[in-house]
Amino acid sequence: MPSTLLAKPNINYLLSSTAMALCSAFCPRISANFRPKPFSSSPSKPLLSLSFKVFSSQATDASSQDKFSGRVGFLGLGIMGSPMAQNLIKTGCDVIVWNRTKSKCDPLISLGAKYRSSPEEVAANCDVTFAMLADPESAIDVACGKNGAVRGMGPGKGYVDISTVDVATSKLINEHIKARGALFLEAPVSGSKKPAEDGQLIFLTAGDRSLYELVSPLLDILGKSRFYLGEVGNGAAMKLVVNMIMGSMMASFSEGILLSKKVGLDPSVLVEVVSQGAISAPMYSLKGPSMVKSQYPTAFPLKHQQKDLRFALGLAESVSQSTPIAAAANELYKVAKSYGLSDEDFSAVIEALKAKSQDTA
Ligand SMILES: NC(=O)C1=CN([C@@H]2O[C@H](COP(=O)(O)OP(=O)(O)OC[C@H]3O[C@@H](n4cnc5c(N)ncnc54)[C@H](OP(=O)(O)O)[C@@H]3O)[C@@H](O)[C@H]2O)C=CC1
Ligand SMILES: O=CC(=O)O
Repeated sequence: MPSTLLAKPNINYLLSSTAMALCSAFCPRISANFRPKPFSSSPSKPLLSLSFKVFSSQATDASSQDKFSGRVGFLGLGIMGSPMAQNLIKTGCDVIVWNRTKSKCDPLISLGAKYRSSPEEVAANCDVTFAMLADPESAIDVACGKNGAVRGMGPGKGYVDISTVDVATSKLINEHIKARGALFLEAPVSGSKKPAEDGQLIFLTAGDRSLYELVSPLLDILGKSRFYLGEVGNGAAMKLVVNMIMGSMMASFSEGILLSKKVGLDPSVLVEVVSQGAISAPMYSLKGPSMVKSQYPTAFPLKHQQKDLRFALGLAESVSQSTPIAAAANELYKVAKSYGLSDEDFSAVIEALKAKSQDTA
């Protein structure tokens, strides 16, 4: 099945009365509170054609939309989950939250969210439940473990796992959800803490198409675009490939910063030069200045980047694809982890190279 890209500007500029009505079914207060977000580009013909896709995918699914009363569960309130849940609440959605560390629920409760004491209870009381968890172990435990979300699932409900996990984990959770007669969508996101706060994530979804269409109004609150990629596993695989590239890019950038310094150049100037050329990337402009100062405020924890590289390498091995650059980058993140940098931002991988240079000096 061909992938489908649906871009956000359409929603914001061209939200039709039909789409508004469908959004309202999920988030009763959207109609009253909805304020289109500003976009730098003005609507043009290509956007108009994309926007038609958004509206038609929502409009064709009006019947299944009716099955949902609009209560949204959110499991996992870490760096990503908290701002995402917050955006749903602020847009007027009726949200029930749960997090292993209960204190992280408190700011959301004060914004209007309800709380339940287990994933099972959240799922039992919600029509759609999102999960944003650290890794495969936590994603499986929260979904399939004791008092897990699966136990609260049933026909007419949907489970949307937005954690970054490997393909096998996503398929396993899908099987457990399906066994309860519910729908499953994997929807890992590309974009970090700031895009999560700004509702500018990119969703890489796969699984039940009807659930995808049903939750699209919610994805459009949380993100700027969404891809539907077909069978469960394709979303996870896409996310791992993207993060494999990202992890290698960051490792290479780190080498460049350190080399420039060692040969007597100003690494801040390197960051500026890179930002103006063909290899410019928002990631380099965002992280470069703090990396030069050896500061790594955590947006994407290094341990998660290493996890993603590990699973990307497994994916590559499963199809005998050679990935020597990613393998080398993965080793560097492992070294960084061994230096206690797991919870720093992934840009702290540069410290592994510094330590290496010192060791061999
Ligand atoms: N940060 C980023 O830039 C991005 C992250 N991602 C992915 O999103 C996911 C979440 O990332 P992020 O929010 O940064 O991670 P955090 O480490 O900030 O949050 C992880 C969440 O998982 C929960 N958790 C961890 N272990 C368990 C467990 N055994 N049982 C129950 N809950 C558990 C944590 O609960 P507790 O609070 O109790 O520790 C917390 O809610 C990861 O898969 C990551 O790879 C994707 C895109 C960007
Ligand atoms: O997974 C991390 C991201 O920035 O995307």
